[in-house]
Amino acid sequence: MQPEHPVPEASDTQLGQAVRQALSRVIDPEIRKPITDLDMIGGIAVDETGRASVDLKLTIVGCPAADTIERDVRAAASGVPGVNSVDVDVSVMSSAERRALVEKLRGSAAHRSIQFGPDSLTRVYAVTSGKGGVGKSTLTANLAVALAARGLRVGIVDADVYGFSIPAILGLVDDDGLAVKPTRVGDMILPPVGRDVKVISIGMFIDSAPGSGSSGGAVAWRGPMLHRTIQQFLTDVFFGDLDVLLLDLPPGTGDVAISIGQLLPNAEVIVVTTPQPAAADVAERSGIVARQTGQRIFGVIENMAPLVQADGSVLDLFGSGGGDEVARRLTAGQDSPVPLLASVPLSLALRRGGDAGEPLVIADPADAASIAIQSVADRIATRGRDLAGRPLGVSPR
Ligand SMILES: Nc1ncnc2c1ncn2[C@@H]1O[C@H](COP(=O)(O)OP(=O)(O)OP(=O)(O)O)[C@@H](O)[C@H]1O
Repeated sequence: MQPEHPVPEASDTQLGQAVRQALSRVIDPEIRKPITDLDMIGGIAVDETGRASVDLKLTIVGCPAADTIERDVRAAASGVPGVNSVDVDVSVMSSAERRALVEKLRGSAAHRSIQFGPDSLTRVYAVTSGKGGVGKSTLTANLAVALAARGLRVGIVDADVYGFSIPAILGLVDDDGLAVKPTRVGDMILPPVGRDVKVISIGMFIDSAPGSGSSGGAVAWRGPMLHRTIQQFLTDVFFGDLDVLLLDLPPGTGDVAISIGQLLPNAEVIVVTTPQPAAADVAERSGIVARQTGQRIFGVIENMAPLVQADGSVLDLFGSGGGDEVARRLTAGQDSPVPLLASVPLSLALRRGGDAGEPLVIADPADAASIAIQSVADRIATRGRDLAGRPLGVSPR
């Protein structure tokens, strides 16, 4: 169908170019790049009365960001001096245009490789624990949000088949508690964005919420299937350029550590433990297995540490000292010490924030648990983004 106001090329008019320039500041909320770079703007024309006509091509039918993009296009075009009104002609890319876009962003399917491999400047942290329920997902999500609040581009791969709780903690769930579904553009998957963090989760591909009483098939997951899923996440999900990628891994040792060692050899490991000695034992084992698969241990976070209450008394639910102990044991025989990055106290607010989809580090940055998590974020944020200190992968002659 012909648009009501046929739209010539932008180069036809100076004002049209000014509109295009303004539209280059409109960011696709899912792909997070200027829509002009994504070839989403076709022709632009401005007639003698100052009426601008913009041809907007959405990536897919039913694009969830359509309203936002159209609104932003109108606002940007209206702000150009000389433009009095804006018509937006919305259409959808042809499959050939969509394929060209996907190839532009991720390369052709035949040549697509793992993102964040050895040549990448993205810092990758695999968050592990020996056992479940120690707060690994809660810490991962809050750490990611704290890093994003520091201006870093952050993504999370939630590969915790047994407790894919990252989407809920970041508010990426519907009324039934189901994780939002990612948008697909051709064979490229766009990670939903929660609290400025790009998230892909196994929970987004399973039709039952964690804790709903239905396993959603999660318990049947075995090593090879998990390996393929992580591989697919790292290949087909379009994260764009990230400063930091956090991986929330299933608790335990073995299969997943081997997968991460193969897929992301430059990943560094953060071991989460609770303070009691029994937890410290299993946490130490998960660190040792990660090291055996060639990964470096960045540090240990102790969670659910003693809480100093308002009246000065100490709530010491899980004892104390486990974090220090794990760090000490993982340091043994190493050239450089494995630090205890933080001791995060028990916090009702941290738990409530997780349940409500409002991460504590933004809901209450002054809470003692927030402060501890933010100290880890500061440490990561100041490391920068380069290859210094990384194994170069050069084989000896
Ligand atoms: N410091 C803390 N104080 C109080 N509650 C916490 C704290 N950290 C985590 N929790 C709560 O403990 C529960 C388990 O946390 P979480 O799901 O993050 O653990 P996990 O190690 O990722 O478990 P799994 O691997 O089984 O998913 C959640 O209800 C969470 O809100």
